[in-house]
Amino acid sequence: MLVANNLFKKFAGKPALADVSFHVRPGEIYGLLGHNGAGKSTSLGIILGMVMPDQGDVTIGGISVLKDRSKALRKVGAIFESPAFYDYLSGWENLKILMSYSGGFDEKAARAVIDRVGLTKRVHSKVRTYSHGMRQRLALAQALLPEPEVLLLDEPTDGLDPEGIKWFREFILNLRDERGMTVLFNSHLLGEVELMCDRVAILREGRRVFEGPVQGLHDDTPVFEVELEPWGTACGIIHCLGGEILADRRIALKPGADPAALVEKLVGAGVRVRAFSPVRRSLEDLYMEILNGAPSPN
Ligand SMILES: Nc1ncnc2c1ncn2[C@@H]1O[C@H](COP(=O)(O)OP(=O)(O)OP(=O)(O)O)[C@@H](O)[C@H]1O
Repeated sequence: MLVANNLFKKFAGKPALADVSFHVRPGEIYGLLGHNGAGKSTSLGIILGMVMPDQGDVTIGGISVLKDRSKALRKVGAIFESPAFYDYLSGWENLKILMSYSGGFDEKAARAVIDRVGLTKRVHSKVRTYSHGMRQRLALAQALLPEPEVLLLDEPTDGLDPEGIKWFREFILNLRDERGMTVLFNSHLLGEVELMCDRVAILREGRRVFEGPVQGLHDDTPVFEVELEPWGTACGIIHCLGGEILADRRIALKPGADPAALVEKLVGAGVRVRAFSPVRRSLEDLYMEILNGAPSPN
C-alpha cells in the first residue's frame, strides 16, 4: 500500500535519512520508531510530499508521491506535527474551512465522523476551550473526513493522558479491524506501539536498522530468567551452546535452541538449576537491544 524506496535526505549537508526503505501492507498498522532526530518525521514529511528527498521515492497505492502528489495523497489522511486550528472558531467551523480547501464540505459525513471521534457535544464550542485530547480528536476527524485508505500519524498520542491514549489505541485498532485501514505512525511510547502495531521499523541516525513483526520479535530469541549455581560453570555451558548472558540473571538462547537440552547439560555438569523461566521481553527491551547492539551506521 505504501512503499518508501531508498530515501536520502540531507539538511545543511548533514544526513537526516540515508537509504531508508520500508513498505506498509494494506490493512497493517506499522510503527516507525527511533530516538530523537533518527529521521521519523522527515520520513513522514517525504511521504506527505512536504519534504523533498535528495534521492528515492514513495508510492502510495502504486502512485508516486514525487510524480503525482495530489493523486497519490488522495487516499491519505494525516495528522502531521501539531495540527493548526483557528482557536477563535468552533471545531465545526474549523472542519468546514479545512475541508473547503480539499474538495468541499459534506455536512452529513462531517457529523458522522465527529460522532465517531466522540466530539458531538463540544463541536460547536470554540477550539480554544478544547483540551489537548479534544484537539487531537478534531485532528483525527479532519484526517478521516476524506475517507482515506491510509492514515499517517506523527506522534499521535503525544501529551495525551492514559485514558486518551487508551481511547486512541482502541479507535485505531477498530479502524483497521472494521475498515481495513492502513496506518503508519511514529511514536516514542513503545508500550503503545507494542499493543497496536503489526510491524515496526527502527531508525537510527537516519538509517533503518530493523524491520519486522512485533510478534515475531518475541519469538526470535528466547530469553530466560535463571538462578544457576555455580554461575561461572553455567555461563561456560551457556556460551558453548551459543547462548548469551544478559543483565539481571537473564540468558538468551540461539533462535530455535531447545531450553530442555541446555538444562540437561547444566544438570549433567553438576550445576544446580534453582530457576529457569521464560521471560517475555517487552518491545522496549528489544528496542534497546537493537539500538545499543547495532553498530553505528555512520
Ligand atoms: N527542516 C529542517 N532543517 C534542518 N534540519 C532538520 C530539519 N528537519 C529535520 N532536521 C534534522 O534532521 C534529523 C532528523 O530529524 P527528524 O525530525 O526527522 O527526527 P525524528 O526521528 O522525527 O525526531 P523526534 O523524535 O525528535 O521528532 C535531525 O538531525 C534534525 O535536526
